Amino acid sequence: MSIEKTVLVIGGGSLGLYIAGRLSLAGKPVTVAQRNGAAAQDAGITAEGDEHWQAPQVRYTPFDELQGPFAQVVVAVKSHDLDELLPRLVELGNADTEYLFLQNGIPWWWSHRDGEISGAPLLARTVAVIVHHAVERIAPGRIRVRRTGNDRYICARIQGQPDAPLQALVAEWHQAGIAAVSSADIRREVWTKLMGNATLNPLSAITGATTGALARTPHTRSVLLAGMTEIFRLAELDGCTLSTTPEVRVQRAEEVGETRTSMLQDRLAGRRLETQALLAVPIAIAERHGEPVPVLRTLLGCLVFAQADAGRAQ
Ligand SMILES: NC(=O)C1=CN([C@@H]2O[C@H](COP(=O)(O)OP(=O)(O)OC[C@H]3O[C@@H](n4cnc5c(N)ncnc54)[C@H](OP(=O)(O)O)[C@@H]3O)[C@@H](O)[C@H]2O)C=CC1
Ligand SMILES: CC(C)(CO)C(=O)C(=O)O
Repeated sequence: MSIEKTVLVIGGGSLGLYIAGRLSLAGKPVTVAQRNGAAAQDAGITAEGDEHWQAPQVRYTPFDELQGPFAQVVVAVKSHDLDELLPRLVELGNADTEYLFLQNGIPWWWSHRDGEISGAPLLARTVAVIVHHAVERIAPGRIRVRRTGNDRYICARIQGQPDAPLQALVAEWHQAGIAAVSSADIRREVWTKLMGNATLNPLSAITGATTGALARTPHTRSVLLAGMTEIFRLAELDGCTLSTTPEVRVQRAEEVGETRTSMLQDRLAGRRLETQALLAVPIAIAERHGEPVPVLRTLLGCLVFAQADAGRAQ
């Protein structure tokens, strides 16, 4: 097996397993990096729910035993796990390696458009993937996949237009059954996705309700709409008038139905909640603009207590 062609997926959680499994089934050699010290895992990934497949060829390797360079490095960890990971990514690739980041929320590179933090090789080949898809890891190597008809993995360069290597990557993922598309406007995609994640994720983690139930129930629907309107306004202040309005976004959440957001999954499992990228950073951006965001603040305030609860469950 040529190591240069191997796809490395860092993070064997919900999305990492989905991408690893799909690319492996399409014939790509795939390695999933495990946290150092995690229990050794058998090969393979099984999907259930709206998709049924088994990808027996996927291999798991502890992070410290990885030997690059890899052709693609798919970073599928929560945003709060990036700090320790970012400085170690360059050593896993070469000048042609594509680094793909799947995180929800305001991304780590948002205010580093000049590429000063992690070195030119990484930033030149950085792909932001905005994921509109619901996947849940239900056991090690096992995921439940939901299909909505509007699932998309929107791939964009963090600097510049989609280039030939990005288009090739999108085509490769698409052929593997991943609903990849390219975009030339990453900031717009981030804000559009954040409308849902800054509202649905916290409200679901606080209440335990699915996205469909939150959107259907009049009181929670109005909280969602108010929070989405705050994000819509922040996008405008950043120069993006979004074509998806809060009304359309909340309607989509209702249609998607009984999905447990990644933050609700984390709360139920007693894991750390992704509050920084989804709420605290947008609130800081609002403060810089002098823009009041009372709904986002309330959600963050409630999550602090939910997080303390999750800590007790660990
Ligand atoms: N799940 C979904 O449907 C969607 C998720 N997203 C976003 O995608 C991102 C990933 O989410 P998701 O897949 O749900 O997350 P998960 O928590 O399911 O998976 C993340 C995995 O990364 C592992 N991990 C963390 N740090 C390291 C490391 N240094 N080395 C190796 N493995 C590591 C974690 O291990 P451990 O368990 O030990 O912590 C965990 O298994 C998030 O930003 C989320 O908001 C976006 C759209 C949909
Ligand atoms: C709500 C959902 C599934 C939308 O894609 C999501 O992004 C998440 O669970 O974090």
